[in-house]
Amino acid sequence: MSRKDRKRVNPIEESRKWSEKNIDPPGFNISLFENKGRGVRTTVCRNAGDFLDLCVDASEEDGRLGRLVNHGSKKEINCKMKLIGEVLCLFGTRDIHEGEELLYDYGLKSYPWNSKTNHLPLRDHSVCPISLLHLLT
Ligand SMILES: C[S@@+](CC[C@H](N)C(=O)[O-])C[C@H]1O[C@@H](n2cnc3c(N)ncnc32)[C@H](O)[C@@H]1O
Repeated sequence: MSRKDRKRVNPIEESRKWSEKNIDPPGFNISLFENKGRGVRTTVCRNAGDFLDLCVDASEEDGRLGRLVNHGSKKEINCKMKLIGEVLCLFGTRDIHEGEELLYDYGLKSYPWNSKTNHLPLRDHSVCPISLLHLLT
């Protein structure tokens, strides 16, 4: 479905609806990315401001997709995490193409995977965005 054909829904209402259901909305899949591990792609195009996904607890594997959204920097960023009630939700910050990976800024200044001296395996790059809760707006 093209961007224009989609009925515009209120993103906050949409996020509340899906957090009440406690399941992920449709239209996403998990992909493997080199040096990043798993990540989440949208399978449909999205509008800036759209509610995208829920991330209830990033510290544990809970089967939810929001837990698998990777960090992006600068122009890569296409979504933002916000606290809606007691639930962390992802919203688009720009139009997102079908098949694009969802990426948001975890909010730190440096990351182990960017360090030239870091040779830890992926599983040891334990950056947990939920620890940044106080930074969320
Ligand atoms: C919340 S998890 C995201 C899902 C993770 N890729 C996985 O497969 O479970 C955060 C972890 O993903 C990896 N990660 C996230 N963004 C990354 C990036 N831009 N480059 C490399 N690794 C990244 C790091 O290992 C980080 O500790």
